[in-house]
Amino acid sequence: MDKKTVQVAAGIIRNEFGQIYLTQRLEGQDFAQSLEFPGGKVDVNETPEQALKRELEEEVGIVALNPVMFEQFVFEYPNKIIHFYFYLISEWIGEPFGREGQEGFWIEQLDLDESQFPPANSKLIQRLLAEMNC
Ligand SMILES: Nc1nc2c([nH]c(=O)n2[C@@H]2O[C@H](COP(=O)(O)OP(=O)(O)OP(=O)(O)O)[C@@H](O)[C@H]2O)c(=O)[nH]1
Ligand SMILES: [Mg+2]
Repeated sequence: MDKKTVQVAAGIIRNEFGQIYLTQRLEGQDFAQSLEFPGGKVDVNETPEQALKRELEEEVGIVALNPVMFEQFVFEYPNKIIHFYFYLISEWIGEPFGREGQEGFWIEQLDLDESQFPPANSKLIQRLLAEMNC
């Protein structure tokens, strides 16, 4: 059977102190308990940026003001292929919180740890860490 391809848009929400807002995936979701950048699947008739804004309102209660494309790539999981669109968000309205009951917290960019994220995130985390080390 052919693997399904889905598009996923997610936000790297970074504050003026260089900290990044992460959430923890809920029980019952794939990669439960992994950390993630808030976001989700792009619906039909939606652009990735529209999906990003919708998902950030739904999941963490913020209105993203100036999403900037940070990285897009395709990652193949055993059961599906995901086209990811990761945006950097440095301006928003509201204070992010786990609006769906999930844990959410700020972390120093340098303290990101790829082993706590789904496998697709590894290269992205390495890039964010490398930014801090130059
Ligand atoms: N949001 C998000 N999803 C990620 C990341 N890394 C990663 O592999 N994923 C995968 O991308 C997919 C995103 O789906 P999601 O579960 O957030 O989608 P969603 O918000 O639309 O949820 P729903 O399907 O329950 O409605 C999942 O398979 C998830 O495991 C990440 O950093 N952020
Ligand atoms: Mg989601």
